Amino acid sequence: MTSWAITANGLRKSYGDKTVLDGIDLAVPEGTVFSLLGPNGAGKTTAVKILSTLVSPDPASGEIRVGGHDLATDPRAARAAIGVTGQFSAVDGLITGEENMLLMADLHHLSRGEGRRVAAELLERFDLTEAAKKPASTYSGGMKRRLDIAMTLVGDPRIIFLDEPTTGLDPRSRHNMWQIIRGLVSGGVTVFLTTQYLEEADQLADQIAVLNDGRIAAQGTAEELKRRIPGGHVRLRFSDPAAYQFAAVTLPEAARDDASLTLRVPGDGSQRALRSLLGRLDAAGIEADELTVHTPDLDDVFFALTGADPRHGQSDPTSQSTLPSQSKENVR
Ligand SMILES: Nc1ncnc2c1ncn2[C@@H]1O[C@H](COP(=O)(O)OP(=O)(O)OP(=O)(O)O)[C@@H](O)[C@H]1O
Repeated sequence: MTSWAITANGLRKSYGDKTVLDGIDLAVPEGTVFSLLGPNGAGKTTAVKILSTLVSPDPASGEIRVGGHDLATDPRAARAAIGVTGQFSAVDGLITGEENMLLMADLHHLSRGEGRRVAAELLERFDLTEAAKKPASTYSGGMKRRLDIAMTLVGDPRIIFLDEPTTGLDPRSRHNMWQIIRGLVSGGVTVFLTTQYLEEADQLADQIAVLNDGRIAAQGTAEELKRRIPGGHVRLRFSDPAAYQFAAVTLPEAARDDASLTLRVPGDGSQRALRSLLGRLDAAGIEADELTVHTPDLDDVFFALTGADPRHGQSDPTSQSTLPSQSKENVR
């Protein structure tokens, strides 16, 4: 039986006459990464704030449970099970990294000795030991995020909300953060991750929900979402014009490119579709010089579902990752 870290039924939130969340359902199994993906202003942070008890949902919402606790009746117990790091970090720049950690230890009522031990351990784990005695204001963006997560872990939460944890980070820091998140999950923690970055959700999430206009436009694994939208195909390239012609006749559904002797056979990129195509080629004795499987990437999915083309209108000029990610081309 699945144990759920988070469940929400009909989650609603309006500000004045603006509906931000229009009845969304969420179910996040323990020990997994769930990614809420959406364009700017879609309501991701609002969802995190509600689930982490910082903001009340509208009364018309259904039951919301976090860490097994009903938010309406036992928000305190839910709060004890979670850690939250937001887009606006809790790090105090005027004091050192170590002092920030010790402050968190105090907030969690750890003894002095225990607080020091936990702080040292986490600073080490997040590669901040060397910088521990320096004011946090001198840290790079990546270091501040790492400190922020380390501070969240002082209370040993089983569920962590990471609200756009890599926004504004350079690619190296972003990859470091991904490693940290994977490490948390392998330790059994559940991660609820919001991101605008398709590649991030693709890399980390077991389940992705695409939020658009206050509703979940689609949900599934990255692969399931990619398979749902058109654009998948197999490309067959030939060097022999006669073989190309024969293949074109054998596969009438294929789009032809006579100049490059290439056929594009539409398909969903699934193993079954590929097996069927290979069977047809084998039966006809056709041997392509090159066979390439193209599955749509999350950029395609996002565009199809939200109408917002992530290739345009980047919200974060320091980031590259909403630019088109490489199509998944598997050359065999
Ligand atoms: N306290 C508030 N009062 C009024 N409107 C709000 C409030 N908080 C959020 N909103 C509005 O709700 C909408 C969703 O905001 P939210 O911050 O949840 O979006 P988001 O998906 O996290 O966006 P981003 O990626 O830009 O952080 C926005 O239109 C925002 O202006």
